[in-house]
Amino acid sequence: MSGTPRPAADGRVRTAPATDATPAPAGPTSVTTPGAPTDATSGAATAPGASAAASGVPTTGIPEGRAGIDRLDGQIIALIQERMAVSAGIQRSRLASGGRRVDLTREMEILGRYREALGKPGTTLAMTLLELCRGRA
Ligand SMILES: C=C(O[C@@H]1C=C(C(=O)O)C=C[C@H]1O)C(=O)O
Repeated sequence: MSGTPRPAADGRVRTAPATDATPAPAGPTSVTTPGAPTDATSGAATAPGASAAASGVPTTGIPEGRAGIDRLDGQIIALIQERMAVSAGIQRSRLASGGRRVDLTREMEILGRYREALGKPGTTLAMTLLELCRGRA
């Protein structure tokens, strides 16, 4: 991973530039978001309702949970749009130098990453992302 964590324009903190192709480590990752509740002892960001799994007692109501989901969905959509723009730039460069729009070896690498992290639905999700980013093969 390169670079120092830095706040993005929207207040999110990234540990690497969006163009960094380094795969994220497998397993659960924590994303710090504005307004997210933090663990009282460590100060680490926790997902809404995360303590429910540990204690069996829900700590987040449905409206609060849904507000969290809506916020996350907004971030996911913004990230997908950012991914589309970065992907389009790569494709334009390749086409301008006489290459093809699609690189299947690279796409297999991406499908493998999503499958490893999320299982079979991860493959479906990655295929949808690739379709959004370069159209149908
Ligand atoms: C962006 C690229 O071009 C295309 C789009 C890809 C993507 O959106 O991830 C991956 C491979 C290519 O088919 C690339 O080669 O990296």
